[in-house]
Amino acid sequence: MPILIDGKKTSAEIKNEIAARVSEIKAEGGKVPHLAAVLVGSDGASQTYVGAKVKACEEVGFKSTLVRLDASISEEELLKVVEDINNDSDIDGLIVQLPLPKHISVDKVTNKIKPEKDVDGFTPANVGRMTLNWSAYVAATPYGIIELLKRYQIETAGKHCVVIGRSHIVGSPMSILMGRNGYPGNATVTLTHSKTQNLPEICRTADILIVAIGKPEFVTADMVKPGAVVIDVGIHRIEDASKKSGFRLIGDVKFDEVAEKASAITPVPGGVGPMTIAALLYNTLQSAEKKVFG
Ligand SMILES: Nc1nc(=O)c2c([nH]1)NC[C@@H]1CN(c3ccc(C(=O)N[C@@H](CCC(=O)O)C(=O)O)cc3)C=[N+]21
Repeated sequence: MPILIDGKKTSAEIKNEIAARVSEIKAEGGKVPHLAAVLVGSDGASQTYVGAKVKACEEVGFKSTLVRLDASISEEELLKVVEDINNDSDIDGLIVQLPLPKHISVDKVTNKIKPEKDVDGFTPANVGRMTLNWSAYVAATPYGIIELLKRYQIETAGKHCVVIGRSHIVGSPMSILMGRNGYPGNATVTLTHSKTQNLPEICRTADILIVAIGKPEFVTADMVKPGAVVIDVGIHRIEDASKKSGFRLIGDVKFDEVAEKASAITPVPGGVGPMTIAALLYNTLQSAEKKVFG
């Protein structure tokens, strides 16, 4: 059986490290990290994620502010909310939970966030800084994956890393981070997407396969090289009457059959998801300590 890359356990370790630092900060009379999360509308999954973020803030001793807005809010009004948080000197980090209602431009809202408070790492300033290998807020999901590779001491130098999906939030930054000079990094990266030809063939050449395509159980065993490291970024709610919640979670990878071939694999749930939250907390701590922009 492969090594199970345990994101739940690793995120708990990171949260403990962050909590220890927060205790020191409090003892020194320093700035207690404060995260503000803006949630527009009442999408079920978004409520779960934002709730998890607020709870995680409590666990590590951060302050948090949840701003709930009606789905009918205008773009202009939302931009004003972001502006007010930008100007609130007590708030270190600001995230606007995605997706947003269709009448609101994600790009406009993202670009309104002050880069110094952009702990999601979504603004052009932070994407540019990350790409140039400057100090930056790296988007929480890719950052969480990098931290998992590091803590599980996965060899990346010279390896062929295939990324499936080119989203601004996961696939694209992941490809840059894996290819850059450093550890984890120094991989030979192939970024694949909906127009890619011969995808299964390319996947079979991957030593490290990072799957962020957003299709349930898309990657099957025949697409995986024996001994590959498989990172599953997908998360889907599938109806399941036997569960109390009425659903169960699955990823972009057909876990059982792929696990038989992989040398290491992340589960869903309990893999990349919890790491996303740990990375967000870490970025917020960095902001409170003015470690990224100085
Ligand atoms: N501005 C913004 N920043 C984000 O970082 C952001 C976002 N919008 N929109 C949605 C995605 C998704 N995301 C997840 C966070 C935690 C889990 C997580 O903790 N998952 C648990 C299960 C949670 C559950 O029960 O649903 C797990 O995989 O074990 C998953 C997904 C952050 N996102």
